[in-house]
Amino acid sequence: MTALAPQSTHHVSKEVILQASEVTMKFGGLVAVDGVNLTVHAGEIVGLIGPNGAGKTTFFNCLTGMYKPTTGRVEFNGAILPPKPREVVVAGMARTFQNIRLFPNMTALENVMVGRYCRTTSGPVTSIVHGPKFRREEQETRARAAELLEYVGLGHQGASLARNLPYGDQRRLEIARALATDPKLLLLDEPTAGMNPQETREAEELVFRIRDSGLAIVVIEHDMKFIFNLCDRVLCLVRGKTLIEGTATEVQSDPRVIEAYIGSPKTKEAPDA
Ligand SMILES: Nc1ncnc2c1ncn2[C@@H]1O[C@H](COP(=O)(O)OP(=O)(O)OP(=O)(O)O)[C@@H](O)[C@H]1O
Repeated sequence: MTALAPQSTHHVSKEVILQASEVTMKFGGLVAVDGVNLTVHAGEIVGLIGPNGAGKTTFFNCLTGMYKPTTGRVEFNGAILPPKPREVVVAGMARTFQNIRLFPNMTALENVMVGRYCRTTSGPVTSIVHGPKFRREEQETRARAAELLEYVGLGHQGASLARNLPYGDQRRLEIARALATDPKLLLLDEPTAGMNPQETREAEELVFRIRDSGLAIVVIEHDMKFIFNLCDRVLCLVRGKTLIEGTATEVQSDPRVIEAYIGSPKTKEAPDA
């Protein structure tokens, strides 16, 4: 059995998962995000690009409820999320981080199990000190975590400490942990940063499989080839504002996007004209 069963061949549904309307985020006098709109549907991969300092991470943090926008609103499944990480996860939104945030001294399996605890009635401590119901739940959590490790290609690494895993595997492990929360929307912050070309291709294949299981995905990435291969739609921010939003083909061929990237030191590969 696969951890996330493919639903059908790819089609973007009309179901709106995430709706950001006129989102503005100010830090003192600095307008980091300026009136940005974004709609994400179930089964859709949306890319968020822009040169350094464009406001991508700030906008991401507004989407995940980490920041309350100065003005504008973000609705997830039709509701405004409280700025509480656990409630955001329980509502069905999961994310990975630009800088990997695993528990380095826990095994790969344990890291994924931690992600699962938001869906169980017992926490990691109570499941140890309590009786059979909790132990059964613990077994189910362990089985589900093992299944997800298999799904992301880490089935053989369950007993390895997270800190001993190669970099690309740590990124996969973060995704497995995020999937353990049963999200409807997965937000990936630079998922291929530091990966070699082979790992990047594998990451792409994994994201497609996750999308095919019905999840919506929003991804920030500086690797343009990765973004334009992967995404149904791309939003390009420049100095906090939307420069263009469109299909990968439309955005890729827009001369303003190419211009915005020229001289950006973190760009791995300039988009083809
Ligand atoms: N907490 C903060 N306080 C003050 N200014 C901030 C804060 N976070 C971000 N900024 C500023 O907001 C602007 C947008 O930053 P942000 O990190 O969102 O851009 P980015 O597109 O994610 O950049 P990068 O690609 O380099 O990660 C920058 O000018 C940044 O210095």
